Amino acid sequence: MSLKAISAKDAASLDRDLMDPEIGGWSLDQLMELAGLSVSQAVYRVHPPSKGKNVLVVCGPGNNGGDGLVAARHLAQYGYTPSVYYPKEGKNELYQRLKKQLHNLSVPFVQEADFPSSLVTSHFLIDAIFGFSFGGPLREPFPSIITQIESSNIPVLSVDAPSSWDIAAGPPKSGPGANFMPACLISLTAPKPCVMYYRGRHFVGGRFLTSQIAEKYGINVPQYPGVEQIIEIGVDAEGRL
Ligand SMILES: NC(=O)C1=CN([C@@H]2O[C@H](COP(=O)(O)OP(=O)(O)OC[C@H]3O[C@@H](n4cnc5c(N)ncnc54)[C@H](O)[C@@H]3O)[C@@H](O)[C@H]2O)[C@@H](O)CC1
Ligand SMILES: [K+]
Repeated sequence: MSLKAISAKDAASLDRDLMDPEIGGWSLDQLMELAGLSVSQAVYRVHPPSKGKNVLVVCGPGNNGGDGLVAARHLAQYGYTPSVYYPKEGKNELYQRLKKQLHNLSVPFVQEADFPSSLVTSHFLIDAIFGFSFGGPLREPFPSIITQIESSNIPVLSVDAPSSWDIAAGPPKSGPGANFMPACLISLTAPKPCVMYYRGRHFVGGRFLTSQIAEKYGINVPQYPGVEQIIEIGVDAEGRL
């Protein structure tokens, strides 16, 4: 399947179009719900509960982290025992509501001191730290968090982009993230240019594009099978999708 990657700038513009009442008419809650649902389906595909139910969801301060909070809720409903590490909470009240929903399901929030041990006791990790708005060198407290994830043996699914990777230029040349190659990646709406450096299982999710918006951004919408919110795609040896 041939899928075009979209730049961080176009991804942000597409997001604005979707939420423009005159264009897409969506709310952020709706998009995040579908994004997080697709993340949870990708986890179920690659790591069903029979492989271990302890899923650690590491969430960043923006909407990528919000996708992680939504995914954690769905995983709890599927019978997993998710826990969430949310070291720098976002300010949007939507995140507080998503947190409340998780508290109501008794999903635990991991404290900083317990993060190293939860990396050992968890069977799978969702990297919902940064997505297409990541830029520049990692700021505290994330260098240590990325280093710990990178050096652990836990299988990782990254949401939209491997956190610490430049959205265009891929993994950093040195320091935290230089050796970060998650086992799985789910691109939301469309792959970002950094996927050309990615080697692993690659899914696309976020099943909400109309043909008008897809055409405006030159995106070919994948043929999602049946009721599924995800589709697995391949990357060839030259990094083409
Ligand atoms: N259209 C779509 O496909 C949708 C995308 N969503 C998600 O939204 C994401 C984009 O969300 P946002 O624009 O909120 O941004 P991100 O969640 O990618 O990150 C922004 C946050 O990261 C911080 N940050 C950026 N660079 C940093 C650095 N070097 N060190 C430390 N902190 C840094 C910023 O201060 C900000 O708080 C996407 O990647 C995707 O996961 C969904 O939630 C909604 C629909
Ligand atoms: K991520």
